[in-house]
Amino acid sequence: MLDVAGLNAFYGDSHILHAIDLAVGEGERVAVLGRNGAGKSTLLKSIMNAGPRAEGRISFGGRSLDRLASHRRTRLGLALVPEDRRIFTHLTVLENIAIARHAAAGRPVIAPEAIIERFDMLKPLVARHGGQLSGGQQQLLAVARALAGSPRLLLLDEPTEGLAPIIVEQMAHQIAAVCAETGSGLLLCEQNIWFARACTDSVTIIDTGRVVFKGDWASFDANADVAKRYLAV
Ligand SMILES: Nc1ncnc2c1ncn2[C@@H]1O[C@H](COP(=O)(O)OP(=O)(O)OP(=O)(O)O)[C@@H](O)[C@H]1O
Repeated sequence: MLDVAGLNAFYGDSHILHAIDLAVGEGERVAVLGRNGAGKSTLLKSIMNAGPRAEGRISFGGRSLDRLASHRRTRLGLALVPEDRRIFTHLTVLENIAIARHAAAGRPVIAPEAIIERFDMLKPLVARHGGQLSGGQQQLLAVARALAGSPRLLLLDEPTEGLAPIIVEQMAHQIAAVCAETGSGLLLCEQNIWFARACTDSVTIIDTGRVVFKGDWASFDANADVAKRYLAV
């Protein structure tokens, strides 16, 4: 479904990503791990054409994305939840989720009430404004809103950063369940290995903008030196 081949990405003169190859099949869930500054956010932004200058081939559903604008990538079924969440602070939780139908641009969406049902922690908060939520609640809302647009591929940028362990645990179960139910694929950039493992089937590690490991979680476990060398463990 998503095919990234020979991707190089730049901020000005800084060469951040080097010849990245990455594929995510229909409904597949893949984690990208890497230290601070490894290039995880740059990878997701390059896939969305949302910041860095990218060179290389990115195709989605067999179609080359070339210079396609970010909002048109969203219409094809790619949905990015960036690190800064971008919740509408003056809209309620329910209204924030209802906005997803605009991004979907005609593709079927999940009703806001049905999404709320799947995210227990949001249930008591439906009428609250986005700006009144805690960081963890905002993050859950951002993920729920993206899933309400029934993306073909959800791109999540470090959703667990700064969240309490109980929220991280619930988020993992709920993301995995909704993706399995809707068939949505997942490309998850993370530093929290527990969370990444709970949500995905395979893992790619990047270090200074280069892929240094690819495999399923069993092969990740069998290569303990990889985690030691490239991750902050
Ligand atoms: N807007 C920008 N302009 C210039 N350089 C940038 C910009 N954004 C990121 N970088 C640089 O690109 C490199 C990769 O950053 P990126 O944010 O992709 O890493 P990351 O793996 O997502 O890290 P983190 O976990 O800290 O978010 C870093 O060296 C960073 O300083």
